[in-house]
Amino acid sequence: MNLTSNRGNIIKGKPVADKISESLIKEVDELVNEGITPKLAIVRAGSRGDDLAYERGALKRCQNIGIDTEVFELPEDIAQEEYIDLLKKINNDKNIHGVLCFRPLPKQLDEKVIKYAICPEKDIDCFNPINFAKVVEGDKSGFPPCTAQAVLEILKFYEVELKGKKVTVLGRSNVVGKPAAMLLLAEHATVTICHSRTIDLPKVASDADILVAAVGKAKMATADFVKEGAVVVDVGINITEDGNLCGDVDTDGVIDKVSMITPVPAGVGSVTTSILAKHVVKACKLQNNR
Ligand SMILES: Nc1nc(=O)c2c([nH]1)NC[C@@H]1CN(c3ccc(C(=O)N[C@@H](CCC(=O)O)C(=O)O)cc3)C=[N+]21
Repeated sequence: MNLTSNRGNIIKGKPVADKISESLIKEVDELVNEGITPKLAIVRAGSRGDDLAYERGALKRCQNIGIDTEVFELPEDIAQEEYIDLLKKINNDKNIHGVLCFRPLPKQLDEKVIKYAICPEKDIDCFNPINFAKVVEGDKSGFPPCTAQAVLEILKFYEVELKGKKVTVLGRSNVVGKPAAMLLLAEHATVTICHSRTIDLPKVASDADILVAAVGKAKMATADFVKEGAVVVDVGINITEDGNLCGDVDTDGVIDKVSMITPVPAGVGSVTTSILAKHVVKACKLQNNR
């Protein structure tokens, strides 16, 4: 019997984000010297806790890199025409290179209509179906959702082999689960996507070498979801009753089983904001023929 405790490594987002930021600072510096300052617009209707957490992180990251930002704060009950008018204004503003619309949208707004109103060139978080299609096709000229891309950047940074490995993604949202599965597939992983209707979720999840949790249910992935030695990426950003952040994985419950696990906070979220910044710079360069 092995009596030595075998706690998994907590793999943080910061070194991954720092590496991305470092090269972006240089790129932005060069653009600014040519008289171009990349700019991000954030569109927020209402004040959901997870939106505000993202906004805080994004503004800090952009400021640190030298990217301009503007937050368009709208009432939660904003009319659809007004929301679309704002997107049109942003589309036509030459000084804005990227736009992030927080999702989910308030219920009176029809995502099926609004997603077309944002021009694909400024759609840095993959809202427009053009960019979503590019993710599925493996066309790198678009913008995958920042959070889905962050999952891959973390795995790459910590040298987790994906080729041929069994990866289970918990969650099938358009902003994380589904696109993350496509990006993992492009890296030659064998991908299973699970959701609320999956029969015997713990069994399917615990078959995976790498588990990506993106359901938005606090601590729902318990020890029975995890194979011995698995790598776990916790994408969940849940706001607890006392206002703190907590992931989709019961970290304390699985830590003795996993080989590596990302924490919440200080895990995927911090990488997401650096990918967001990277996408703004990419969009800015494309719009200025650089
Ligand atoms: N279109 C869209 N795309 C999203 O990706 C999206 C969204 N809408 N709506 C809201 C959720 C939430 N989300 C977060 C991302 C980073 C942090 C983040 O930077 N977190 C820091 C802490 C930030 C703080 O608390 O100050 C961390 O985990 O260390 C948080 C939350 C992305 N989401």
